[in-house]
Amino acid sequence: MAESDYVPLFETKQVKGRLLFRCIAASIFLGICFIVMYRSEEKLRDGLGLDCFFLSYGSVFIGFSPPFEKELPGIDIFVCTADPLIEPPSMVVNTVLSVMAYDYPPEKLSIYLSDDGGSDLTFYAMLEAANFSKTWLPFCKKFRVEPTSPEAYFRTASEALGDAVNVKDWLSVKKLYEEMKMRIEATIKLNRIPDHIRKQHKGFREWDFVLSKHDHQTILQILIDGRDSNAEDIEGNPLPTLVYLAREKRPQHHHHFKAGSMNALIRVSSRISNGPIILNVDCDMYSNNSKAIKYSLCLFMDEKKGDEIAYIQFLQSFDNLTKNEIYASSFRVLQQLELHGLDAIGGPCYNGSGCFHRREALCGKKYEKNYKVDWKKVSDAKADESATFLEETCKVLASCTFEHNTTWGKEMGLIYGFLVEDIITGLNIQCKGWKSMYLSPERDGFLGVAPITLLQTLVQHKRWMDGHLQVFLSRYCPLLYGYKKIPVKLRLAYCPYNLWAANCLATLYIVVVPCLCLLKGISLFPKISSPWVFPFAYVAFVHRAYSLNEFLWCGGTFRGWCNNQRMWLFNRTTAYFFALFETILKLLGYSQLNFVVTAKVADNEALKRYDGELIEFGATSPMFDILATLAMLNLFGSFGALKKVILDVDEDLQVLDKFGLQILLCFVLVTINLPVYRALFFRNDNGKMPSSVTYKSIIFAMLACTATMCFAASIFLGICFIFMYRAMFFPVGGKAERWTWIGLFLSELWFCLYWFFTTVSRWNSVYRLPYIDRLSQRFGKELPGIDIFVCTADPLMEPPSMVVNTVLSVMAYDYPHEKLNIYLSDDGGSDLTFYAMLEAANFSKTWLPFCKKLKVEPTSPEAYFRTASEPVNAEWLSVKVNLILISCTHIV
Ligand SMILES: O=c1ccn([C@@H]2O[C@H](COP(=O)(O)OP(=O)(O)O[C@H]3O[C@H](CO)[C@@H](O)[C@H](O)[C@H]3O)[C@@H](O)[C@H]2O)c(=O)[nH]1
Ligand SMILES: [Mn+2]
Repeated sequence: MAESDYVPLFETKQVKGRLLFRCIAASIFLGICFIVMYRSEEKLRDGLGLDCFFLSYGSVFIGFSPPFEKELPGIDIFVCTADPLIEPPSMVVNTVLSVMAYDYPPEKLSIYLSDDGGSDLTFYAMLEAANFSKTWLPFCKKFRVEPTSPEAYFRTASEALGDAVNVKDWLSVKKLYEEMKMRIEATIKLNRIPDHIRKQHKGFREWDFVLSKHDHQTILQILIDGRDSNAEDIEGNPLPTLVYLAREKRPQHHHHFKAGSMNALIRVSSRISNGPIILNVDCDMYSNNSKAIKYSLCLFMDEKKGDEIAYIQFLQSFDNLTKNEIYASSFRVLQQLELHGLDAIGGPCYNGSGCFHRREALCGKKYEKNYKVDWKKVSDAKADESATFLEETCKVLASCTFEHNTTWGKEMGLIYGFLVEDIITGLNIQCKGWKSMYLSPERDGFLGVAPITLLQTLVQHKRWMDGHLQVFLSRYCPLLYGYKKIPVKLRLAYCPYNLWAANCLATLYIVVVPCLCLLKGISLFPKISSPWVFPFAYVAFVHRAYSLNEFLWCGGTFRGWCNNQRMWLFNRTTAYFFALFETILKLLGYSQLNFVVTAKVADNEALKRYDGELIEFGATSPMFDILATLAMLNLFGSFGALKKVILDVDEDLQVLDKFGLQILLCFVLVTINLPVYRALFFRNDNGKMPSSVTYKSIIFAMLACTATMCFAASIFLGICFIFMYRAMFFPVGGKAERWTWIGLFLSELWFCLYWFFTTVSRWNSVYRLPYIDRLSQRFGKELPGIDIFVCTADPLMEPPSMVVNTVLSVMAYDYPHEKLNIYLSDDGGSDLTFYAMLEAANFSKTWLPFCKKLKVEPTSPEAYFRTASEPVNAEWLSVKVNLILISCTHIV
């Protein structure tokens, strides 16, 4: 092709404001340098959890010119579902219908549903969808429906305009949809397929062999065969192919969650339609822009830059967000800024949903320099066997054992063994030389369902963070694995995501320690009056102000940003913390991979509270225990601070100066936690904190506070709770049990009383400090005489050499010797002892001056010479020899 013929199908533009961002980042960096300087000077360390961030923005805008219709490639669309209870089939149907209605030749579209729930309810819903599509697709075309999910469309669209015929048409389709939805929901309520429906399709017979969700054969049904000329909508246009697949599941075979189901779909679809482009959506993420396929083809089919692209990730949005997004589920900044930044330095990651893949790349092909696709050739590769034949022959591709001894899950398809199969697969593809791109058309490409309760959100985050950290600690760690394969910048840019979970430690430290130190009176930050306070204040303020600005810039609200900050705290202190532990346990082999599917439903009351932006705490979970305890801790810390400040009025506001930043931090945390206090103490609805959490949080927080301030008091508090437990759970049942309980109670009571007595001697311990200098200064000559009594009884058991040492030691007191009188009482009446005393009397003449001269301590010769170091001089030696002589005589 001549250079001049080249008409680019897309254009890349730079995002504005990059210079401003760089300036702000540089100034924050400077601030951080000062903080580090302060810390190293003060020899204080704390875990100030400042996100280090480096962003670079890039953006893609599309100059759209339609490619040639006939050359358009086939597109295989994969929808994954896993559980009909938390992913309602009526929702799945909407997603499927929305992607069937893409503005694209229907004969080139094949939609595959993977049902990991293996549920006939979902299968039935798909049959309904297949049927309704015959009306829905022409309707979409006629009224230019957008979005093409009937539920979403009818929820927002007002009645059709135009003539009476149109209005009638419009209303009848709406009615048809509502009837279908009612039928589907009725069967869900019934929780089984009624017999008359069962007879309508051969596929239901498969469920005669299904033992359970985890134990069944492959079920593959081609619901609409797009090649069949009878597959027509009500206006005689062809329909897209629609396939239902529940891959084989057996308890003894690991199914690898979503990655496993995607790989089964890749193989099955390769036999049936083999579209060179694969679109993957989660079952809750409907198509919101019917042009999305064409948009992505503009990139894939660009003659210069298209061939190196492996996947095109669309921005993910959610259609159930409230105005201020209480659970911060929009990922506004990540979606609208960070991913564009990644796009500029090598490509966005694959985010699991709303992503178009090049089949070859997804199947493990390495990018080669002169790789070129001939779209004419690949555009028609469909099988020509009959549907029934395909159903039978393709089953084996989705069996448990098919992947044994193959590279599926390692080199081919989605990669196994990670909770973020999407991220790791995307990274792996990038490392094979492919590029990826990011698209965010003005009208969102896809809309998903964000979690509706706090616990759902935390559990989802836990899975992601767990998965990311797992990637970082595996051989796929982008820093190493990407070496020489992807740009350094991209490798670095992966890290903040991979290390999200590791944020928990620094955050917990910042939330707990300054507050406890405040109670204890330890200052951790520079005084308000010191210039060092400036970098701290600057970094904290500018960093947050910038974040707020960014959030608003991405279309969020101020309260939304505040909620974001709260979720930042909640996630880091709970979900990330658990994720960190789980990852470590997994590394050590104590825990197994578990993909907890996010629920897409909640009961009506909870939904109402969600719409009213009231945080849902109504569940028991260790995560809530932590949240509530931390909130209480900060509350106590603030009370303690208030008390200090109030008592401090006459001391020139010393406390405020010394603890200003710490108090501020504590108050900020209390403000963030306001909804927690409300849920703990003031709410009456089902979304309030369970009372068990309330009690626990108060106990834990008090224990932590008292333990910091006073250790014994915390044990006392602990004991009180032990007794409370004994009293509250006193067994009402059998006599024997009751007596055992009482016995146990008495034993505990005994130990506690005993412990209490041991504390008596410790409560008010004191020590005395005599001033000897003052004594001699004042009394010099008036010092009293001291009589020293030494008692011995038996020369055999109390060797005279020992007695001699005692006597010599007291003779040598640093006291006027003329005022000292030593008396030895010998109850053994032994002449041996008497002899030893004579020796002592003699030796003392040498010993006492020796002691004075060398400041001997202790003054017992035996003890002194045992420990004292080398002889100081000859005199020393002679004294020692003399001493040895005494003991020798005794032995004789
Ligand atoms: O054994 C399983 C588990 C899940 N799914 C499907 O995987 C999708 C994602 O599950 P969901 O619970 O909604 O997870 P999210 O946290 O919302 O998903 C994001 O993060 C996941 C990785 O953690 C990716 O798999 C998803 O594509 C991505 O949208 C859903 O369609 C499920 O039906 C399966 O098909 N089989
Ligand atoms: Mn989801």
